[in-house]
Amino acid sequence: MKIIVENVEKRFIDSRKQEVTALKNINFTIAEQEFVVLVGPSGCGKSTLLNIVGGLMSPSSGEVYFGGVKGNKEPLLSIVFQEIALFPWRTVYENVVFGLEERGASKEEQREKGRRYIEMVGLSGFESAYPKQLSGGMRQRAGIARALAVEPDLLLMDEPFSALDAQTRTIMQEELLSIWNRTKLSTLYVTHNIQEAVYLADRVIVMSRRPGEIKSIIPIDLPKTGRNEEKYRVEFDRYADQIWQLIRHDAQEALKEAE
Ligand SMILES: Nc1ncnc2c1ncn2[C@@H]1O[C@H](COP(=O)(O)OP(=O)(O)OP(=O)(O)O)[C@@H](O)[C@H]1O
Repeated sequence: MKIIVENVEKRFIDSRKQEVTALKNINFTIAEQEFVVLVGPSGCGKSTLLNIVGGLMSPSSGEVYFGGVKGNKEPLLSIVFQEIALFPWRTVYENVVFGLEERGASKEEQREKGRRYIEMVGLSGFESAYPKQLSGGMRQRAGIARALAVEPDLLLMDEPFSALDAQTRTIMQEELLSIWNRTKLSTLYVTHNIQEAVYLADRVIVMSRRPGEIKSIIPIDLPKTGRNEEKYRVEFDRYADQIWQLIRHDAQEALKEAE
């Protein structure tokens, strides 16, 4: 589904009762079957923007249009967070079909889609396991299967792999791409990690901080599979460097503030 974000602005009142503009002049689209990554330094408003697109928060002004028109049908959205909240008392299968159950899908549809998406994320054989019996990577897989199982119009992912160790994270990125190649869902993905952005995105939206504005939108003109192969190394690094140059100053400022 096509998504249009138009003139979105978000203001908060901080603890000192001061108004803070977290987002300003945010305009972009996500095309049908497009993977868009939001990248920027800490505090630039990435999560706020994802929450607004996901309907968890309303903008102070501006609009988000689904299907390209205002008031189009209620979109079906799935969100995957850094810490996936699986229900501890439900098995992997029961977690994955949760959204389908909520939507009143028949048992047969639940079985069919549950099996399909559990297989897609590589968890076949773990259907009856409980979350506490799984590794962090496996829990994320189960959460992704749950998000996919309802076959949403838009998939929103907020740093889904940042709590994982580096190796698991690399594997999950590869698997996410292979899943995406099969589902081709419009996706909005938030990360701090520039390499991850270049690896996954059709387009990278680079944000600046205070107020969070769009600095640049960079189409990644590399094939969607095998981007990490040696033959693309130079171009890959060129994109990563271009993005780093755009956020470098803001990232240093964010670091100073955190100290
Ligand atoms: N509920 C809130 N009340 C007040 N200020 C808020 C609130 N939520 C976010 N902010 C402020 O808005 C700005 C953007 O926050 P947000 O969490 O969206 O940034 P981010 O880019 O996702 O950060 P990070 O990468 O560190 O997660 C920050 O300055 C933050 O302090």
